[in-house]
Parts: sequence; structure tokens; C-alpha cells
Amino acid sequence: MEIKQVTLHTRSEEAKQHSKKDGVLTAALVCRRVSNLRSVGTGLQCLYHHLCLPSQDLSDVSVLCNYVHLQKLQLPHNKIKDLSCVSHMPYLVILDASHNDISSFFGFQPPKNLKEVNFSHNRMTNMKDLSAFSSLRHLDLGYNSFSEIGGLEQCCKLTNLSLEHNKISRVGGLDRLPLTHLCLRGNQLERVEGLDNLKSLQVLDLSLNRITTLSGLQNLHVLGSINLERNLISEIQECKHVHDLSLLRDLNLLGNPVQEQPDYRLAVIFLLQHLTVLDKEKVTAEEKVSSVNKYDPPLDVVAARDHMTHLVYHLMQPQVLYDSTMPSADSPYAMLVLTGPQGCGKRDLAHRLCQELSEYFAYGTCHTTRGPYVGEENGIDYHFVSEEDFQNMIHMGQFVQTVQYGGHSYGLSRDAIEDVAKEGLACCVHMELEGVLSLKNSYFEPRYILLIPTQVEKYLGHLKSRGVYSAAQMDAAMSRVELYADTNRQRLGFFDNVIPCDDCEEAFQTLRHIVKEYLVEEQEEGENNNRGSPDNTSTGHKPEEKPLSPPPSRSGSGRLAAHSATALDPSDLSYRNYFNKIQAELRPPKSATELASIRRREQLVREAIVGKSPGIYSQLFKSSAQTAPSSLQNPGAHCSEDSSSNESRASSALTVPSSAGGFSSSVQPLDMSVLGHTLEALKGESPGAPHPDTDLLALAVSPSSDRRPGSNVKPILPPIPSGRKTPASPSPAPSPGPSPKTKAVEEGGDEGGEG
Ligand SMILES: Nc1ncnc2c1ncn2[C@@H]1O[C@H](COP(=O)(O)OP(=O)(O)OP(=O)(O)O)[C@@H](O)[C@H]1O
Repeated sequence: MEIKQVTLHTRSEEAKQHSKKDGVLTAALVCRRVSNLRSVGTGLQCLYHHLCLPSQDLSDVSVLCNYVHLQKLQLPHNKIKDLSCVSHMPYLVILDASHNDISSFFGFQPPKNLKEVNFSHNRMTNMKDLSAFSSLRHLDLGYNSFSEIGGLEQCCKLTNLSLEHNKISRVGGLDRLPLTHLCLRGNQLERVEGLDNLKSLQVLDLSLNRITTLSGLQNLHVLGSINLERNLISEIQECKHVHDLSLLRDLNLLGNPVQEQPDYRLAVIFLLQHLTVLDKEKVTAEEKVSSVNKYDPPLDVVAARDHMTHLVYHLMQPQVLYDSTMPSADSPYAMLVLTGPQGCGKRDLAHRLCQELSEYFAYGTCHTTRGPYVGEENGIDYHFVSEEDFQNMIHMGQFVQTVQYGGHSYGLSRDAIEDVAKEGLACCVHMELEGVLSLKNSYFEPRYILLIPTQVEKYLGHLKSRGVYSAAQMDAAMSRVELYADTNRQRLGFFDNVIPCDDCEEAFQTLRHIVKEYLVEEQEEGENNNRGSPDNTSTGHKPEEKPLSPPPSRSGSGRLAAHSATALDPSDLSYRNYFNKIQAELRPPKSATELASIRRREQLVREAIVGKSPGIYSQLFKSSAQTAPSSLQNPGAHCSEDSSSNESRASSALTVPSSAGGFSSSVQPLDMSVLGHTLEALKGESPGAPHPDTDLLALAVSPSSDRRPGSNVKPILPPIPSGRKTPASPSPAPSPGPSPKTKAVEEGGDEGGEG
């Protein structure tokens, strides 16, 4: 057996010597750089089949004419101009001549099995007919100076073609090629054309061009990845051209003007629901859910929205639709909010109140990302959750409001309120001022009671005695007392009552008294409209404690002897009715919105019962003109009650103003218009509304003034409520004479009262 070339030397040294010989490749160097020894012909002879000579400064490789058996030739990063030696290599399969000085396009006789050619980074300008190279599968012609594509028509096996970074302004001549991968990155394309018949195309790179539309891609049904980074696509509606590409998983629109569109990512994710990667970022399950909830909310999400507009849970449950023993179906939830600076004792008071008046109140357990303090119990004091779970809940739209406090997130979930409401009770929660501001912008209308420390030393002592706060935390808490006092001073009626909380027991007695006043007041069915002086400060000195009389049928006395509902039997129907009445009375009268909303909900439930549900996507974008409320774009815009117009109140339902303490909410405001459309679509009563069968995309992507999906469609909003005017609700606790320790607070109250 004869072995023609043997390589036993240190290759790097040899390479250096030969590179100095004017770039002429010698047999000796070849001899040292060949590899892949294999037998040929009769099997009596062995030859090397591969030659690899990168970065050798070679300009003359004519010696290779003698190496007829080469199958793989790699000569990248040299200075080669002439590759005619390849004409003598009939068995060549792979040729890499990238990064050379070659200007002649395929300037050699065709090796009949040539499958892969890399001519990138050369000096070629014109493509010529390659019909003699019919075995070609991979062809890389990137970084040359081609301005036109041509000569590939007969390359019937060509699957991978790269023409990146050339000067191509028009695509043509690729018809019917079996291309699976095509790269036209960095050319001068202004539109997608000439690709229509590439039925096998899976990966398309059109980045770094000047393309303005995705039209031209719609027939590429097996396309899985499109890179359009840094083009000129400016409209989300362009996605309609790739909407039917069911295998599309990866789309890159980075660096396009469309990125500036509001809600760009959610809208694209909604339109292209098969995407797993958008703009090089994985599409998360939360994003998919959020996008569907936003643009095509299922019935339960519509129901959740209704909660925000005071629609009622019970109506969604046909079995309780006409259950008269349930809390009044058309009433919103009752809520009591205790607010005040951290550590002022409001949480203990809330727990105690719920314990003592358990027939009326239950504690609304919030979620938090902070860890439990010693003695705290999960599910009782808080639902202690991870940051990730908290974020997930936000994405799923489960929170009514959230705030950041002391580096942790806190949130009140709809479930927390509903769980209490399902028991037929009013929900008692505690929260910081930012939470109150958030609720004030929602359709919840709780009673707000401010608990405020008036004696610095006592408050500090209390904070210290808890043994859980750092000095910085205590400073932060102390510094916020003035914020609360200021708010009370400057915003008349902002809090329904103010209770000094220096003494816990006294504060509790006052709180209980106030709450009882609420209940008595409501029981008297408006007979007693005098809910106290304009000064909302209460001290617990009760001028007279009014008994809360049970209905006449009830007897006995309990813990709250004069008025205790523990004496009542909750399973007793008359008790329930009595209770419902009180609970209904606790709430302000229904607004026009509530009534309209309730009517729509009833209609929706009726439709649902008879099996009629809105078709998928029927709400998509029909109403999206309103999908980015101003509050979303400008979260601080609605921090003042006074500045909120009715409409902005509606749309900024869950926004936490940033001005008060710099907190912000992560919960997206709800899109009221979606609700309106959903219901109108169901009822078919909206003359201007598109029919559910109307082409989704036509609706979704029509040109719009504000460039929002579907914003061309006039939204139908439910009527905007006037909302309860807090100042109109007088304080239930008559103001006794000022005591010295409440002076600071009362000064504010007096001011307000005079105002
Ligand atoms: N959902 C919420 N929205 C707004 N504020 C909240 C919410 N949940 C809790 N908070 C408030 O965040 C602050 C920090 O809560 P944390 O439970 O850590 O306080 P704390 O040290 O136990 O004090 P406190 O006894 O006042 O609750 C408290 O003032 C609490 O009332």
C-alpha cells in the first residue's frame, strides 16, 4: 500500500516559513496540511482528501492542480484571485474560499458533486449561470458586491443561500428553488418580493434593509423564523401578513419604528399566538395570557372587569341568580379600610375588629413578598409569596391594587375581597396611603379610617417594642406621619374618620364605636342623616352609644350586648335579610353606571345560560382605542381626586399615583371599552359595532390615528358614573371637644370643616 504524503511536522513552523515565499503555495506545504487519508480506486492506494490552509497569505495556489482527489478544500483568509485549479478536482464536494480576492464567479470547471461553496468576503460583482453546478446545496455569497440575483434557476438542490451584505435592491430568480434558509441581511431591499414560490423556506433573514411592509411573506407557509431587525416597519397591522403562518415561532422586529407603538409587544403576541420568541426574547405564558385578556377576554375575565365597575359576582353564578338569601345581587362589595403609617397598630385593630364583629366583617388578607415576622401566619396575616409569584399574579390581573413599600410588594387581590363577600361579610383591610389613593381611583367605595399617631415618643416606643424594624425603617415610618396628617388637613373628606392611635385600647374602642355608628346609621334607613360634624376626628368619647337593634323577631343578648349580631342566628332567613339590608345600606346608592352595568351583566348571564358565548377574538381590538388609558402612559396623572375627570377615573382605575411617597402600581388599569364591546357584541345591539364574524385582522390592524390596534373602531363605553362624593358623606362620629393629644389632627379637621 502506497502512502503519497505523510505529515509528521510541527505545522505552525512550516506555515510561517512558507507564508514568506511570495504567497505561492508549495507541494511541501500542501503535504503538511492535508488530512483524511482514505483509500481510492482499487483500494490499493491511499490518498488524502482534505486540505485546509487558512490565513497563509497565499495568492498562488496553482500547485493544487495536481491534487485531483481532493474532496474538501478550505482556503479562507488568503489573497487568492484565481481558483482555476479547482477545474482539476472532479471529486470536490466542499469549497471554502471565503475572505480572498476572487472576482471571477465560479471561475473553474464544475466538479460534478460540488455541494457547498463559500465565496463570502470576496470581490465578486456579477452572478453567472450555475446550471452546471446542479449539486449545489449550500452557497454563501455574502459580503460581495452583487446587485442582482441570477443564474441559480437550475440549482435544483440549493437549500441554503446567503447573499448578506451585498447591494441587492430586488429579489428575483429564486423561483421554485428548494431553499429552506435564505439570508438577505444588509442589502437595499425596500419590499419583500420574489419569495412567493419558496414553498420550503423555513428561516428568512431580511434584517438591515429598508423594508416597510411584511406583505410578500403571506404564502411562505412553513416559515418558522423571520428576522426583520432594523428595517422600517412602523405599523402593528403589518403582522396581518404573517398571521396565517402557523409554523412561525420566532419573529424579530427590533430596531423598527413599530416598537414605539403603545402595547406593541402584547398586540403582536396576541396577533401571532404561535410565537415563542419575539425580538429575541422568549414569549412568556404570562404575556400570552395578558395579551388574550387584553384583546379577547374570556367571560371570566370580563366578569373580573365587571368587579371593577361594581358588577356583582353572584350574577355570574346562575344557581344563585335568584337566591334572595344572598347579599343583594346588585350591590357592590362593602369594604372598610384602615390606613395609617406602618406599625401604628392598624393591622391588630383590623384583626380585632373582625374578631369582635365577625358577623359583619372579615379580614381581607393581602399578598406580600416580604417574609413573615415571628408569629405571623401565612394566609392569616398575609399570603406570603415569592416575587415571581407576585409578578405572575399581576400579569394574571389578580390584584385590585399593589404598592411597593420598604422594598417589598404588597397587593390586595380580588379573591381576597370576593372570599369575604361570598360569606356575606364586609371586607376589612389595612393599607398605606398609596393603597388608599389607588382604591379611590377605582370603583370600590370603602369607608376609610385613618389611624394616626399624635405622640412621637409613644409611636417610636411602639415601633421599637415590636422588635422587627431597623432604625431606617422606623425613621421612614415616622417621617410619613406628617404625610397622613397633611392629607387629612388638605383633603376634606378624604378619610371618613380619623382616630388617634397612641393608645391601642382606646383606639379600638373608638373604632368599634364608629363602626357601630355606621351600622346603626344604616339600620335606621336614613332616618338619621346626621353623621357628625364636619370634623371627622374621633376620640372614643362616646356621647351616646346607640344600640343596634336586631329585627323584631330576634332575641337574646351577646357579647355586644346592645346590638350584637352574635345574638342572631345567621342561618335564620330573616337574619340574612336583615343583614343584607344593613350591608346594602352601608354602601352608597347605585350610580347610573352600576345599573347599566348590572343590566348588561344580566344579559350576559342569560346569553351564557342558553349557550351563546362570544366567538373567539370577537372583542379583539374592536375597542382597543381605549386600551392604553392615559394613566398607563402617565401613571402620575391622576393622583389628585380633583383633577380626575369621570372618564379618567374610569380608565385609571388601578393606578397608584407616584406623587404620594413615590410608589407606583404594577397593575394595569382595565380597559372599560373592551367590556362595552363585549356586551354590545353579545347583544348585537351596536349598530356601528362590527359583526363577530368580521375579519379579525381587518379590525385589528386598520390604520388608525393613534396607531393602536383597532383604534379606528369607535369604542362603546359604558356610562361613566359620577362616583360617590366623599365629602358628601358626613362623619358618623359626632366630634366631642378637642383633647390636647388630638390637637394636631383636629386642626386639620377643623380646617376642613370650615372649608
Ligand atoms: N395591599 C396593600 N396596599 C397598601 N399598603 C399595604 C397593603 N398591604 C399592606 N400594606 C401596608 O404596608 C405597610 C407594611 O406592611 P407590613 O405588614 O410590613 O407592616 P407592619 O410592620 O406589620 O405594620 P402594620 O402593623 O402597620 O401593618 C403597612 O403599613 C401595611 O398596612
